[in-house]
Amino acid sequence: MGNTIGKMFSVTSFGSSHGKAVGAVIDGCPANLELSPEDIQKELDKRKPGTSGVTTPRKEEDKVQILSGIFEGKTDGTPITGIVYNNNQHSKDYSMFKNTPRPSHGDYGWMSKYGNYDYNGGGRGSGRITIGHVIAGAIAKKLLKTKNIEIVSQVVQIGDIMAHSNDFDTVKENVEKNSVRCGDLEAAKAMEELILAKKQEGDSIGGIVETVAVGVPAGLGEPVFERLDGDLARILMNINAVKGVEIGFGFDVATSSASEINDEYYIEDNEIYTSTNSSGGIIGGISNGMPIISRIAVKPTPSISKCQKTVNLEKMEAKEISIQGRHDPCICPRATIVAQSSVAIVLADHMIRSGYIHPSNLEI
Ligand SMILES: Cc1cc2nc3c(=O)[nH]c(=O)nc-3n(C[C@H](O)[C@H](O)[C@H](O)COP(=O)(O)O)c2cc1C
Repeated sequence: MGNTIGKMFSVTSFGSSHGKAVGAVIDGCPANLELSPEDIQKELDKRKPGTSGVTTPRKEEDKVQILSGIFEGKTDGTPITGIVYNNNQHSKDYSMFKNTPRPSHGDYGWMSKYGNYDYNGGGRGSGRITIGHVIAGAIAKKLLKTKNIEIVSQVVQIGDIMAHSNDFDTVKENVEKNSVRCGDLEAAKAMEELILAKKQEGDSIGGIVETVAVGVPAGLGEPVFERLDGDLARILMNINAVKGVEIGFGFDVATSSASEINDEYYIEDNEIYTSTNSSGGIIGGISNGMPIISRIAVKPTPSISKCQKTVNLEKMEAKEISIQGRHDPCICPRATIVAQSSVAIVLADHMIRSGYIHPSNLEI
């Protein structure tokens, strides 16, 4: 239960960190979308571990195989299964978590609820399960591109260091040029230094990832319970380690007056526009044609080597742990592609639901 999202473009995630494989089954992608494993691989490469000092040293190739849903290089309207086999498991690093839950990781909750919990690598609570999001997101993004919708995500804050670049094309170019995946190259350097300093201390650090989607038509979203902002918040909040979601001005609305942030209308060439975008492209739960802007607050990686207090559940006694093994000193850089994929999944679903994309055949 709880592993499927989306109504017409639906994604079912499967697998665990140290099991055989992870991946996703994507149902509802219309036929005739050109799709190759390379389309998905280039997205997965942005998420894969071991690529720089700011990510976990776990070395995984994360090579995707497509098991179904493609015929002669195009989708055929049947479920698409993307799978990545796990190769670099170090299960010995995790045996102690069987009885000793890591502070602020999922171990204790999973153990208490299910009893039978694959604690190796955090099992299904591992960041590795977001490979399924990225596989589905790569397909969603290709589908959206046929309607000229593009999405970019960047790290906009690590600790108290903030990025100051929000031009879509600049951000798109710059995120590929630094390991933090920040659109502001100067801020990226300071962010990288801060992450490496935290890693050196045996600690980790949190941050904020922003996602902007451009070219989204007006009219996506179905109030009351399937508002576009509601669906975005749901998928983004379901990403591990996310503790907050904002759309547009987000929590800053609390300190604003309406006269400062209302998006005023104007007419140009007989079309209606707003002069600002405090609403992040969604008003009344429905897209208004402006860029869709969302942000997620990502907590510091819970597994750290600094000494922390926990308990031994078997002996029912206090214990101290220093977590070894391979962990991201900051989750944000790799979460950028997960956030982007999640936004793409919701937009693809709503584009089909609103009739902008034919549900069974892209050529109609
Ligand atoms: C891309 C990604 C990578 C992650 N890497 C790690 C990691 O290396 N070590 C760790 O302890 N948690 C990592 N996490 C976070 C845990 O999966 C998450 O904090 C844990 O399941 C507890 O869930 P919660 O933080 O949502 O409450 C990662 C999460 C994501 C999305």
